[in-house]
Amino acid sequence: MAVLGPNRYGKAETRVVRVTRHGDAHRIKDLTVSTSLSGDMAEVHLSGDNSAVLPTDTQKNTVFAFAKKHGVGAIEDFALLLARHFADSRPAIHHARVAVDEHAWERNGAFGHSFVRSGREVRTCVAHHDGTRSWVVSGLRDLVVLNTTNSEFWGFAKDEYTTLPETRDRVLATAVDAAWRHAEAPQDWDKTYENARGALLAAFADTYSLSLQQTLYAMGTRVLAECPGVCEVRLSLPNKHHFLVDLAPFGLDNDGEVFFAADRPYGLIEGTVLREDAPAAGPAWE
Ligand SMILES: O=c1[nH]c(=O)c2[nH]c(=O)[nH]c2[nH]1
Repeated sequence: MAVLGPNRYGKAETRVVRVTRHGDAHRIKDLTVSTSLSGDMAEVHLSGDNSAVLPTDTQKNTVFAFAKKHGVGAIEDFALLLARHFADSRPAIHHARVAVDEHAWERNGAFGHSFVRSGREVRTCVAHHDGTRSWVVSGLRDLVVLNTTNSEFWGFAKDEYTTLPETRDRVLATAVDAAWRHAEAPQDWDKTYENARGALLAAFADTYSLSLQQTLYAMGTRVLAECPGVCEVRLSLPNKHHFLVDLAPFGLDNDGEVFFAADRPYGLIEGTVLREDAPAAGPAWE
């Protein structure tokens, strides 16, 4: 005998670009928006009665219409606006999850209308609304950083399969994937984002690292110190290995100058840093 378990549905990865025109100086917001609704959806699965289903096509249209009607400021505000709209739209819909990624563009020279896609990280957020309460997680991914020194890795456990040499000086590189949960909504989402990003970068640069795990903890701790409304930080850090190339066959020494940047396999270091008194996460990470 089968029973229906948890379920949700929505439109994934609607690509929307909102242009704002102030005379010749234009602004663009380039987003990928994913909506996901849940609630009283048993009948659609069990008997094919679609009366409770707000089509995913309608969800996509709402994203475009809201971009026009309300404009797009901080992605967290846009995500909350949509989540509240969907959760309040129909009695059968009890919960909305809206995820927004922002792709950064910079001005191309002095032209007000020309842009170049920025090499910056992708800014992310996920907002949930259940008709009464909201939860927001902000974050970023693909923030690629590298230290040419101040990183060691030694003293690790060894068994018959261990070949890794201990090192007192290595390149440390990673592509930061970070998300931080807000205990309360800040006044200014953009400012909090820049503070968190700055904290991650500063801690990566100024931590003398004995492992990427230690660096991860320092980065999470720094975000909590710099962003008072943030109660939990989750980090996923691929260890982008840089192997010293053996140049001896060519009669050359290699004093930390030439590296092979391997792309896979990579170590993957993941962890959470949270305030001791962090409130319960509820559905924030779902
Ligand atoms: O910072 C590191 N942590 C590890 O757990 C690990 N494992 C490994 O092979 N290299 C590294 N580096």
